[in-house]
Amino acid sequence: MTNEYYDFGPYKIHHSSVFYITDLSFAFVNLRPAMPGHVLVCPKREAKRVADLTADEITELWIIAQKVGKQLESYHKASSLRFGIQDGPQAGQTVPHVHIHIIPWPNADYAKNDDKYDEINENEELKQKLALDKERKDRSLEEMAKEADEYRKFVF
Ligand SMILES: Nc1ncnc2c1ncn2[C@@H]1O[C@H](COP(=O)(O)OP(=O)(O)OP(=O)(O)OC[C@H]2O[C@@H](n3cnc4c(N)ncnc43)[C@H](O)[C@@H]2O)[C@@H](O)[C@H]1O
Repeated sequence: MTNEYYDFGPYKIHHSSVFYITDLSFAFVNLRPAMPGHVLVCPKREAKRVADLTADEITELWIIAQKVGKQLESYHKASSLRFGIQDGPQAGQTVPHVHIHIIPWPNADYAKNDDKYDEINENEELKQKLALDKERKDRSLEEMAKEADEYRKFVF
């Protein structure tokens, strides 16, 4: 980690994408968000698996996830949150550096539904809203910086 970049596995996260920093962790916007507001929280130390984290690191990570999640849910006018960790490649982890996904989930009608992906796929209007059919492309540094600037105004 330098002042300009934060390490996220093999990637360098530019400081303009980072919107919240503590002693042991940082929160940053996603290169390819699955939905609006999909962000990541990560320990500063490059630990690959949850089991590699110290008690202090895991405590701080979840405290930040709680805080960021609450504020992003409100900002994105969402009604639920999804917190996720893919812990190891067989569980879908593509970046070998522990991170919590935080995804604001927008529709209360779907909160209790276990088959929500299927329902969303059948609901054209909601699908458009969540942009599920849109290809997830890498965003520009400028677009990510703009999103992080917004979050810095209220995440503290
Ligand atoms: N240079 C960079 N700067 C910023 N972000 C960067 C990056 N390089 C990679 N990422 C970002 O790092 C994450 C790696 O996640 P990962 O190692 O856990 O593996 P991925 O399979 O890449 O993760 P995702 O598909 O982004 O997300 C997985 C989680 O989101 C949920 N999810 C995925 N698609 C969803 C959808 N359409 N709706 C709701 N939830 C969804 C899943 O349930 C799961 O919990 C990705 O979000 C990637 O965009």
